[in-house]
Amino acid sequence: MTEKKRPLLITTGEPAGIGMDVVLVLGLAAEGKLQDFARPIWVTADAKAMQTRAEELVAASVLKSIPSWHTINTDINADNVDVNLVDQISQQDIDADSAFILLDIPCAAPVVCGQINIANSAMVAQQLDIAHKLAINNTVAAIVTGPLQKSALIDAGIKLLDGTMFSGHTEFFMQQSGCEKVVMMLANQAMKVALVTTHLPLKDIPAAITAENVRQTVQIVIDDMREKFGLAQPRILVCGLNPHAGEGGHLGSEEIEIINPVLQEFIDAGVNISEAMPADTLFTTRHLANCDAVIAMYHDQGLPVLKSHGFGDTVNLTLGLPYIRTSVDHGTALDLAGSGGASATSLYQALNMANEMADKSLIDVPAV
Ligand SMILES: NC(=O)c1ccc[n+]([C@@H]2O[C@H](COP(=O)([O-])OP(=O)(O)OC[C@H]3O[C@@H](n4cnc5c(N)ncnc54)[C@H](O)[C@@H]3O)[C@@H](O)[C@H]2O)c1
Ligand SMILES: N[C@H](C(=O)O)[C@H](O)COP(=O)(O)O
Repeated sequence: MTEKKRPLLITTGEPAGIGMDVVLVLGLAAEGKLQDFARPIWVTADAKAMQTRAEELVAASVLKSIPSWHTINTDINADNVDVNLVDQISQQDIDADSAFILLDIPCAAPVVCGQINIANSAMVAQQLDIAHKLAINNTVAAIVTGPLQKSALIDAGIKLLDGTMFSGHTEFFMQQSGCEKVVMMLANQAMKVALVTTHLPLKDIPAAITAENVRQTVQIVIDDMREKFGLAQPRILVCGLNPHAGEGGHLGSEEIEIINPVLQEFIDAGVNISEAMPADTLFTTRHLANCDAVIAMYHDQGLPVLKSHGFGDTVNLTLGLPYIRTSVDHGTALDLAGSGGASATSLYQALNMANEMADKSLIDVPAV
């Protein structure tokens, strides 16, 4: 057995979107970007659709040639899918020039760029399922997810493990891993923003801002800033929920009744964390210059600010999971699939972050 580091697994997500495009752009041997990581790269996709997409990108003059990859048939339903795959892959004579190993998960219906077909949603969910199985058993060092169209999975009736509506990778991997709580964080050169709540309608957010949710979020951020980013004493700023952090209770009481009492527990324990701050004040240069991570109460309080400082150059990661999961910062970009207009920078950053975290991880034992 060759002593190689464990693979990074990329899920390409929605086949009608740009997930395959960005893998192909990084995979082209002439650029060799996937070889930067000194790890095998495994990719989940429909093999026929990947070939067609590569041909489309050559026709669009984005790729000079088709990158080489090695296809493995994947029996996603096998209980020991991880062992089967490792066996299959180690028995193959894989060309050293292969940019990646493609784990073939066939689509039910033909793939048309930019056109969602919910007949293919099960295949998207299968990619997540196999990614979880391979990560939880330490077969792969990390999962790096490409974009999926949440509405396509919902419209196809795909549910999370607890029977609720599919809402995102974050919730999917949390439930599959049996975690009570994980935290969505997006990170770029300008800032790191973690969220107390993720994919919820705005009207449901106040009820989700409980003391326990805030406490668990802060603890996970502290733990993962230490473990994954090597910051022993992270400096954390926390947004209030209401305008002006409630203006002393005149514009909402969650800060006084729920958020600040929890933050005070951490302050008393010596953690470098603020009380609830007005979000518009927190997201100014002076405050951001003195902070390692921001905790925002909800998706569109934190993410628009962060993405305005580096959309396309940002990584989405899940804190608190038993394995490493990073992701691109963008969606399916249906308008760009097959056109060559999709930037692969965020995928590269997501791979880079996953690779660095895996290199630091104590469980990164040599495998296949
Ligand atoms: N990681 C994920 O799975 C993820 C992340 C965000 C959004 N989504 C999903 O994607 C779908 C579409 O969402 P949206 O339209 O709001 O966002 P989007 O990111 O797909 O598109 C927003 C705009 O940015 C452009 N764009 C996106 N990625 C690009 C890239 N790599 N290079 C160049 N331009 C790019 C698009 O062409 C579009 O104009 C939704 O279903 C949403 O839930 C998924
Ligand atoms: N909020 C995420 C983002 O802007 O990147 C996006 O919805 C994806 O979420 P998941 O990683 O949970 O699918």
